[in-house]
Amino acid sequence: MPRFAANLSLMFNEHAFLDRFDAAAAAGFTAVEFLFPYDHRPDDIAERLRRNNLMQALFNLPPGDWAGGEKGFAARPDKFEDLQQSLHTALPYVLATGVRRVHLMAGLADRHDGAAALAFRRSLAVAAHFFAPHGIDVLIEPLNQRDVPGYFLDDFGFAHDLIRELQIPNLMLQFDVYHCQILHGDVVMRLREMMPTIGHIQIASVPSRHEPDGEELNYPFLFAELDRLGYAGFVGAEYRPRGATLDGLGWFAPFAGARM
Ligand SMILES: O=C(O)[C@@H](O)C(=O)CO
Ligand SMILES: [Mg+2]
Repeated sequence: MPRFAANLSLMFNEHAFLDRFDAAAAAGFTAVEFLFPYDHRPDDIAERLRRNNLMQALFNLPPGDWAGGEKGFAARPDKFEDLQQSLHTALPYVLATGVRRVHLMAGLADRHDGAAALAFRRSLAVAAHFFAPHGIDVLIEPLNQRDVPGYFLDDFGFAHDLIRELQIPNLMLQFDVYHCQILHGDVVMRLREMMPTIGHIQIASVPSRHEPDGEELNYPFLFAELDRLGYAGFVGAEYRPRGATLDGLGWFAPFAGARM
């Protein structure tokens, strides 16, 4: 049975951010993820996790000026100092929450530009090296160009091949099923092929990015496939609820409250 994590950046937006931890636990989730914790103190987040007996599955390293459109720095040769600083900014949150994996965003750049490609490789090595002593995996996630135009990392095959080529033990793939279906389709065959490099999975309906309960993808089949493949990581529910978050949790009912 997959281990689901509620994504608190998208779900439970009826509540203030810190109160979303309580709401997710009350709804039966045993783990959470979110994009960015940096507007809050690490101790305050750790306290919500502890109080609710929740595991922190994942969060993203600082992306730069998110409101201004920035999407990380890893493939930006001009932003290497920001990238280095972002690792230090994230570390107290990593330690306080006990998270075992962080998402390193690539940024807006052309994947076929030599300088960007070189910067990306260097950033992956630097970030992985920085977090290795803490037992933390660094994840890279391909994003589709409809949602994030101009994003450097927009190809699952490229990401998977790069991870295998670099052979950095704590560098893994963040496999967001929503992005994969939009970019390439053939999701199950890609899961089977890429499973050895996958460190985290995320889900949503396609094309709406609402609850994972219909539209293009057959999620009950996909969840069973993850079990068949022996996937033991988390599955982040990274979707925008159609209405009230609790009203859309029908897909989660068979799994609520299961502690593994
Ligand atoms: O899929 C997404 O959008 C997220 O997982 C993310 O980290 C970047 O926005
Ligand atoms: Mg995602």
